[in-house]
Amino acid sequence: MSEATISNPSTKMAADAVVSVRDLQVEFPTQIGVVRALNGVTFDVPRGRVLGIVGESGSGKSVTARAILRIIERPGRITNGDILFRPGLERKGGGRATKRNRGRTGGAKEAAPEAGTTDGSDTATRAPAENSQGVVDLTSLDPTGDRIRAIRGQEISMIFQEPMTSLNPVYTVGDQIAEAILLHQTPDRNEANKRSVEMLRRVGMPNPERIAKSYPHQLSGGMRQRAMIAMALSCTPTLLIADEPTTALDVTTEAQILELMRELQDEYGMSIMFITHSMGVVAQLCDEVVVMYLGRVVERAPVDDIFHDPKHPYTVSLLRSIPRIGVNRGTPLEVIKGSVPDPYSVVPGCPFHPRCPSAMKGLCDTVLPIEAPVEGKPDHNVRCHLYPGSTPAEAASAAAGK
Ligand SMILES: Nc1ncnc2c1ncn2[C@@H]1O[C@H](COP(=O)(O)OP(=O)(O)OP(=O)(O)O)[C@@H](O)[C@H]1O
Repeated sequence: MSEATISNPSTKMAADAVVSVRDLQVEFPTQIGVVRALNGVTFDVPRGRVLGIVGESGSGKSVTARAILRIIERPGRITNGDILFRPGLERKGGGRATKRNRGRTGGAKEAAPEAGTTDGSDTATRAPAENSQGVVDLTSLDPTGDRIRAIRGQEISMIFQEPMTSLNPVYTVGDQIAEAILLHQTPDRNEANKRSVEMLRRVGMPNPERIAKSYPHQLSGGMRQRAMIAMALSCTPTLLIADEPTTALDVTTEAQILELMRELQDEYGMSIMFITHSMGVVAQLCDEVVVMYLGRVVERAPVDDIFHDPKHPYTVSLLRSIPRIGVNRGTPLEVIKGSVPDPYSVVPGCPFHPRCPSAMKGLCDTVLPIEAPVEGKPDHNVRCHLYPGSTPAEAASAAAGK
């Protein structure tokens, strides 16, 4: 990353975005080789909308989320790229650091001050993180420093598939939410307790006063998930990152939680980045979609385009693998041929070509496609040789305006 990039990051940030990820690369050096978890990921999280990140296991969804919060586990590190964040309105202080919430701020796992849990990106050599328009390059922050710790929980919260990752088993649910509120919103303990009960009511808890006095193990899975959402939202974050928060729940509870998130998103006007394997969840919740495969974005588009005019053969395969109303009950669901290659191997050409029904010999197996806008749809991008603009020569001529 150059200094020029940092000194004027807004030039690279989409106007309506809360976060712009640009050419992000993350590696995990291991004893048997380097895992290139992210290979140049670029997308925007639109302000006040829900972005779905979808892809099979190992595509890099969670690493992307953890990179934004700067909580990539060592020895993983960001090796290139920018994560530009434009915070919401200025917040009034008054909060304080408390013992219970250290490391558990607002549902986001705090980048631990302990050694070995945060990424080893070389932040010392990077230029200042914030420009005059208030855009912060999160990759430039010290992952254990005050600035990113203030952003986590207060500006960006994260909820996980397993609520116990965020909830502390030895404190009551009400105490934990109140602590998050004390940390960032008000120094008044009574007010924080009141707001904590109100938050539990807001996420649809029956008898919130009683739930506030319960310990996490006394709640069902769905209730714990609601409690975690209450904790994550207690500081009204600009961005909520949800990493498969409904995967472990039954379908009825999942539908209730998704509806709740949609309602709260509308009410608070926050942005949500929702990570999922499921196109069904994407259809229910998301406005825009990023499809990832093997550490790369292969398609991004508004949700209607993804469902009604998908371009990438991988997106098409993901859509064929979900149950559809109106399709014969006896018809088996399609599975995507083959499996994701092991993370240590580097596939030549398009990483999806060994599994792609439309792969073209001599092109897809040799040339890495470039992401390009779909003709006539400036907000729909695809990385595939079936479409114009995917080769370096075509990209160069498009850039030259030919
Ligand atoms: N701590 C780690 N050490 C080594 N490799 C890692 C580590 N964490 C993630 N990876 C690798 O990074 C790649 C992306 O992983 P990631 O967890 O982001 O995938 P994902 O799309 O979120 O998958 P899932 O849906 O299963 O959570 C994978 O190849 C994974 O093996």
